[in-house]
Amino acid sequence: MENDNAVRVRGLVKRYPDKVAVNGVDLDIHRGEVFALLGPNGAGKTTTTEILEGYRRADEGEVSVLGTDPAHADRLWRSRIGIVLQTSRDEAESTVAELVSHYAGYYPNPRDPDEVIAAVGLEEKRKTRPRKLSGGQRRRLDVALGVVGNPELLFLDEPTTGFDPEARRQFWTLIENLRTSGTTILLTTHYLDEAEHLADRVGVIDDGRMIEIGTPETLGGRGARTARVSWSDADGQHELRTDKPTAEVAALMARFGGEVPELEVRRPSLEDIYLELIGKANDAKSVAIEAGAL
Ligand SMILES: Nc1ncnc2c1ncn2[C@@H]1O[C@H](COP(=O)(O)OP(=O)(O)OP(=O)(O)O)[C@@H](O)[C@H]1O
Repeated sequence: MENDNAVRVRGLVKRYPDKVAVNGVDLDIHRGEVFALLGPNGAGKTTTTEILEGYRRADEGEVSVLGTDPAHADRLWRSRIGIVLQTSRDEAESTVAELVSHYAGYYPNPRDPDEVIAAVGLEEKRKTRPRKLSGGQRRRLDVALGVVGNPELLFLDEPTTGFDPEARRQFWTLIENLRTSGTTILLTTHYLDEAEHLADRVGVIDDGRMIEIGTPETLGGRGARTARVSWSDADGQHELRTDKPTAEVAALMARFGGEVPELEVRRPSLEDIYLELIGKANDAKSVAIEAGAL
């Protein structure tokens, strides 16, 4: 049955011969949200995503994507999802415009190919063959092919790997526009700033387990963390932790009579929190192994 969740997963388990890749994952992705799946290499992100896409079978658990179990999905269901893979497709002899139009033809309700090409910033490359595109331009083409079918749910696997900073910003705008148009997006990324910028919620997965799910602002109690105020003077660098950084800055300004040398106010970044969560999970694992529990 369809409900407010584009994705609903309970107790998902996937075993490979020598590895439990996904070990009891629960996950809800609401319609219209951008959800980022974070985790170290080998954590189980791709395996989870591929099960949601219908490319792998779960060993245990319940999986519902757009109201259907992907293991038994049909063509119509497939036309409602879009996938942007890590490895690009290679249709060497078609141009960008031909490829995007060709893909549009597979779907019952596609977007206008010209609008899609413009949206990914490839207008000048319409007549170019994919092998002559740069790495970043190739990724844009991958995104164009993933969205031309007008998907309700878009899977983006490490979409900006290899992008220069400007291309990454442009890509973020593209994703924001898709979100505004109502597309639900599942993003996997190793870039924490990307998750912070784009995601409504993030899930941190490690060793096949979902450690925590939250908004980028509150994950790991981030919102409640104290700020660090640092500055320098003739004695060197100083840093203090405080719940009232504004008052500290005002006091420093008064002390220095204006400009405070090398003043910086920092709250823990999403990356700080992420590394802490992964570190804690690894510590817990070591304790369990020592105790003979694993
Ligand atoms: N086809 C397979 N056969 C056997 N083991 C596999 C297979 N695919 C993945 N694995 C293992 O399952 C675990 C999870 O892999 P997965 O690709 O899901 O991780 P990931 O989080 O996507 O990693 P990355 O960030 O490196 O892409 C890893 O230990 C991996 O070696």
